[in-house]
Amino acid sequence: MGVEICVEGLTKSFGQQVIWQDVSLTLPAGEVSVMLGPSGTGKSVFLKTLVGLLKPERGSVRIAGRDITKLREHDLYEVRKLFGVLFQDGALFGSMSLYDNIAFPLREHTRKPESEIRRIVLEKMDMVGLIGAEEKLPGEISGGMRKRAGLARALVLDPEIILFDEPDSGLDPVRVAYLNQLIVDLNAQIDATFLIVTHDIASARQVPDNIGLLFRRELVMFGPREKLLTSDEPVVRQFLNGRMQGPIGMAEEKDAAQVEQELAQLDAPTKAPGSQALTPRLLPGPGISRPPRWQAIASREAESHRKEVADA
Ligand SMILES: Nc1ncnc2c1ncn2[C@@H]1O[C@H](COP(=O)(O)OP(=O)(O)OP(=O)(O)O)[C@@H](O)[C@H]1O
Repeated sequence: MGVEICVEGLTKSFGQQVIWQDVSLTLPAGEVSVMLGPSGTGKSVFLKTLVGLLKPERGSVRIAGRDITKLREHDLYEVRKLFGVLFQDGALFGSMSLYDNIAFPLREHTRKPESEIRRIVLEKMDMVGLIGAEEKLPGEISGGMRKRAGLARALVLDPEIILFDEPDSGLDPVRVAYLNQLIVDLNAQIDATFLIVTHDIASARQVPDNIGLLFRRELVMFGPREKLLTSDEPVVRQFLNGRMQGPIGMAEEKDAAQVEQELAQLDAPTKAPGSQALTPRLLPGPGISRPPRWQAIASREAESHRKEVADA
């Protein structure tokens, strides 16, 4: 069913370098959340902290009633079984077939017989559209197929939470569209809690229920998709529109006067603040029923749209 992740006052540094501080957010159970932010703002560090691979200096990460920042290695091992992680390159073993790669966590962490392992591996390969590629080696397939194989492997232990680290990196726009559809379909089918780190704004606009943005060592905002897509917060607006004008500069930040001038120029000939278009949400494909929460989210978004039209 997916579990909630509740992060409070989280701070992570490496030596003198503060990566982010006082990050608080709740990833709602079964929902899809996206974490955005300029390069180097610590999105991957955030994912690793959620799984307990990195220890924060302060704060808590509560998962299924336990603060994982306080757990010893043995208990952490148990909590990690709730997670499936899709790493950027799929992190497959190059000398193993896709079948063996996907079977690996089952052989490592369970005592299931090979017949049961076969059933599960083929089921997950089917879910990600890889049936027929069982004997291929990772080096023999495309980047998109490697991502899907990584995803199948992340699914075999039936995780409650799936973390995706830039699932779309290195893929062409069509493959990204297919992958996004796969993510939405999977979420509807397995109802796990998803957190996706991405740089792809089109994906961030269409796929998630919630969006977060890290910048200047802080979580600028985290909330429902429609709230961020229609936000007037300058960092959020700049990032979600992929513009040069705004507080985010080439080397992270700009001075206040320059930002003010750029934003004034930007606003003048265009629409008023608050009148950002709410990109339609990507729906699960035919034959896949929508989880119950979709009704509540659809009415929330319709309300936001009505308000936007009334304010315009
Ligand atoms: N184990 C580590 N030891 C020291 N510094 C680290 C470690 N891991 C990450 N960092 C530093 O933390 C910062 C954030 O890195 P991270 O990879 O999380 O950024 P990111 O937002 O995911 O970037 P990108 O979007 O480019 O992938 C970087 O300055 C990086 O050098």
